[in-house]
Amino acid sequence: MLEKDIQEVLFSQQQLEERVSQIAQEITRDYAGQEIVLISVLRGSFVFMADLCRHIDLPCTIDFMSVSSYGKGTSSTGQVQITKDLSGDISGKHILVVEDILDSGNTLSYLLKLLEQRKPASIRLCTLLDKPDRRVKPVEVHYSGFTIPDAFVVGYGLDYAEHYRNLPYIGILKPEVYGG
Ligand SMILES: O=P(O)(O)OC[C@H]1O[C@H](OP(=O)(O)OP(=O)(O)O)[C@H](O)[C@@H]1O
Ligand code: HPA
Ligand SMILES: [Mg+2]
Repeated sequence: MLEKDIQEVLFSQQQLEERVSQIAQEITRDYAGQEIVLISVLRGSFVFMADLCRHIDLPCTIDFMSVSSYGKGTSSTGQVQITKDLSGDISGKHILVVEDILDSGNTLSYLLKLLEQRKPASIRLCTLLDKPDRRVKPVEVHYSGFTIPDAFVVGYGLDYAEHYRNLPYIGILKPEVYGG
């Protein structure tokens, strides 16, 4: 039913599972002997976070922050709004920010600066998707699942106008769906 709006599947459920598990192993190796705080940037990252954290074999806590800048469109408004802040204090802690996609960079450049002001012991970024062609703000990435072309993608947490987040794979949305 949702499939009719998808132009092309970019990453199947199986490809996502494999890559997510590989990233989690890298994180487990890199932070061995340390405790980390995983920060899920809602809403897009909730599926990735749920899968990733179950493959990370480290003591960790999980917190959530809700940020929005796309609204009902397919390009960044540039206006990043925090709609929910973290519940816990991150000072002195090792922070790993978990995102579904790094696109223009507006969200993450804003968010990472904000979190750095709270004096964590370290801060790194893990993004499932990286779309470098659309970048307007530079952002340093430590863990990245896949680099993707300049197309609007949905599924596995990613939405268009709040829909399609429940697709189990990631696909390119047909431009006619958003009048592109
Ligand atoms: O690099 P950028 O161009 O800033 O785009 C990336 C951000 O955009 C999406 O969030 P959105 O604002 O759509 O909120 P959502 O997570 O609730 O979908 C996505 O989840 C990232 O947080
Ligand atoms: O390609 C995308 N799809 C869904 N949400 C997004 N937020 C930034 N880029 C995208
Ligand atoms: Mg969105």
